Amino acid sequence: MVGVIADLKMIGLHPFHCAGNKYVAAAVDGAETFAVVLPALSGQQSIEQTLALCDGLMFTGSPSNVEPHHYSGPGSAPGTLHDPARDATSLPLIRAAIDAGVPVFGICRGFQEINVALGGTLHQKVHEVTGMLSHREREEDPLEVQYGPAHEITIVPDGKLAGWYQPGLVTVNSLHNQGVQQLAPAAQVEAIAPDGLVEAFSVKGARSFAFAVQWHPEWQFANSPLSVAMFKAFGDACRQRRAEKEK
Ligand SMILES: N[C@@H](CCC(=O)NCCCC(=O)O)C(=O)O
Repeated sequence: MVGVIADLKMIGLHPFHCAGNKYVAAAVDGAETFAVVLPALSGQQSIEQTLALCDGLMFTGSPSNVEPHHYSGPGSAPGTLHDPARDATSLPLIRAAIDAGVPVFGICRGFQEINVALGGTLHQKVHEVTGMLSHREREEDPLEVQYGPAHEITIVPDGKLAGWYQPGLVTVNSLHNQGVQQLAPAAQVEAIAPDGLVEAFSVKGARSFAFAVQWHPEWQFANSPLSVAMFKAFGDACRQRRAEKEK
């Protein structure tokens, strides 16, 4: 069973706990797990119970930004979308899950959350940093273009990702404004963009799968051998966790 973290977002006049279908579909069809959506209840639900019930956790992308006070960053630009309930739910859950050896997979915002949860910081607007590329999508483009190939990354040799897939160059999509500024001390670089931005990391010494990517492997994952390899590795780690609990 994989818990897919929800956003808390307003639909009309009411707040809803929402998770993107493509993340749930990738957990079910890509990782071959049983997915449940975890409400962003800001710790109201026990972390211990969550970790007892879930064999893995997926921290998904979201249009909202991690609030900068979580990493002592400068205030967000006016109008920036935040999701304090998701921050309050995800950040302590990430730390507890990694400590407990529960597999954790972070995607885009989830990648940024894990970096912050482990003591790293973020650029809020990578495209405004001298020497950095724009990693944003064009919102006026059709989805196929927004989630289409955007830039190369270099998968570092001898890392987890190189073992699941292969080292070297691969092209990924890119739909983010924020990015890693200071990488968390426990994070190990797994892939970088041409401008040096960290695009994937694993957690050093983690007891299980603890891996995050800045791009979107869930998008039409079956068409990408790299995505298939990552979701297989995540699903295998979740099954191993379940088997260990059932001993
Ligand atoms: N808001 C953060 C993270 C961006 C992100 O996760 N984008 C994807 C949103 C839609 C989806 O879930 O595919 C940033 O701008 O860096």
